[in-house]
Amino acid sequence: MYKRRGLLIVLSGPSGVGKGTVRKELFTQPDTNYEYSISMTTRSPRVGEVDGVDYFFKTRAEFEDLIEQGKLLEYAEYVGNYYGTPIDYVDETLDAGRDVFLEIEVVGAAQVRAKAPNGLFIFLAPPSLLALQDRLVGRGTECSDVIASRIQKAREELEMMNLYDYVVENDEVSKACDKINAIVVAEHCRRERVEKRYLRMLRGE
Ligand SMILES: Nc1ncnc2c1ncn2[C@@H]1O[C@H](COP(=O)(O)OP(=O)(O)OP(=O)(O)O)[C@@H](O)[C@H]1O
Ligand SMILES: Nc1nc2c(ncn2[C@@H]2O[C@H](COP(=O)(O)O)[C@@H](O)[C@H]2O)c(=O)[nH]1
Repeated sequence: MYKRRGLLIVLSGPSGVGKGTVRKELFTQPDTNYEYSISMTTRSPRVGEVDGVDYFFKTRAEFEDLIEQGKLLEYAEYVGNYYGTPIDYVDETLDAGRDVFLEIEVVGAAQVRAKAPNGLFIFLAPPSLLALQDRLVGRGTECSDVIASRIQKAREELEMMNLYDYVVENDEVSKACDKINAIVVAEHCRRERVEKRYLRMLRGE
């Protein structure tokens, strides 16, 4: 019997654009139906971050073991730290028919695209580089050197936005959430139509 797999939704974009803010807002909405994949990182926890909630915090040796063992769907080294997505959680959740939401940078997103071209790839863009810098400074979680490195990375990352299925500008969080919800609903409708046609074909109709 045919069982529908969940949809893999990848939200990417530069650090500070608001991916986490938008994702948390999406997850408070009653009609959304995603599971968030918690990433692994070798970065130190920020004040208030909790292991197993915000990230699974790992040493470099532990992370490199996970890479060796093939336990990551994707990973990247970003401004001096590793970040990666545990593959088992994603596979099991998709197999159970649930949608999975990844919030990752662009190098990792490209790896996911290569392995799971059926995913839905959304790039969250800032209104401007200046707004991005203001958001990173305003968040107050990184020192000025790290902010400068992240802004430098952002210049490269913004050049990759045309590789995505959709680009959503995060000018206002609620508007960005509405657009992402609309994209996900439209993608589900498209997939349902394709599946129905495929099932009719299998039945020889
Ligand atoms: N639409 C918006 N307008 C103004 N400020 C915003 C908006 N969205 C997010 N912010 C603020 O920008 C800062 C960065 O947001 P957030 O931490 O969600 O970014 P991020 O893309 O998840 O960053 P990272 O990739 O580093 O985890 C936060 O202080 C957040 O409150
Ligand atoms: N390739 C991956 N990138 C990830 C993952 N989890 C988070 N990230 C991205 O890393 C940067 C920095 O994050 P921060 O928490 O230190 O600000 C940011 O763009 C995140 O989206 C992951 O599993 N894989």
